[in-house]
Amino acid sequence: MSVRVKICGLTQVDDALAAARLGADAIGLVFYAPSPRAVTVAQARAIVAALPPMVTTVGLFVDAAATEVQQVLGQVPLDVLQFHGDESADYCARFGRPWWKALRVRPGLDLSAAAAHYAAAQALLLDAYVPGVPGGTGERFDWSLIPPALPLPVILAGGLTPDNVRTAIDSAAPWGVDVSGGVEAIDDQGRKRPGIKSAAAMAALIEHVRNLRS
Ligand SMILES: O=C(O)c1ccccc1NCC(=O)[C@H](O)[C@H](O)COP(=O)(O)O
Repeated sequence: MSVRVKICGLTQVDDALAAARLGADAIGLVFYAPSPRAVTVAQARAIVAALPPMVTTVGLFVDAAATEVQQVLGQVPLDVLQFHGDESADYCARFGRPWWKALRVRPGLDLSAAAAHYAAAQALLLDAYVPGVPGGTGERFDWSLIPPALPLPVILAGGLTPDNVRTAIDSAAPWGVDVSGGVEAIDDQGRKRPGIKSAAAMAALIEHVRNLRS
């Protein structure tokens, strides 16, 4: 099994280069102004321009106006769009890019029905449900809520860390994992620094996943 790794919520060129060198398959850039990990178009352009080949660039949006997404796409060469709000399947498909639909998982959500609804997605990104917070919560969800045979590849997100990623993969058998807060740097007071990554944490997480690869 070869589980892919996406490091999300990058804001710094150096962190993106470190993620790529450490073996990340994809990086995520948050185009959602209220997020503490939001990037400007200028930051995003600098990050994408600095990346080596074969690292997928993913742009995240939350119920953005289509014109906003198009403006970003006109300036930043993103490979994939990731939609974290209540976007319809038609909306997600209108940009001519592969897209992933993020779903915030909680009891009662019919993931099989959601997969059918978003059948044109390249993947479903399954994240934790926290009321009022569209993503980047650092919270896990109950992985046993994922049905065993969804028709779309699953990217597992939500509260993943170097310490729990192997258990998560064993439990959910995802196509890939998406990690943000679990690899963030910590300041002198022991607080996370949103948008700033720890190279050591990224290395540990990727190493744990790579050790599962054969
Ligand atoms: O990261 C954010 O601040 C964010 C804000 C709004 C929508 C999505 C956001 N992040 C999306 C991601 O793909 C995160 O990697 C995912 O939610 C997991 O985050 P974490 O639990 O911190 O690993």
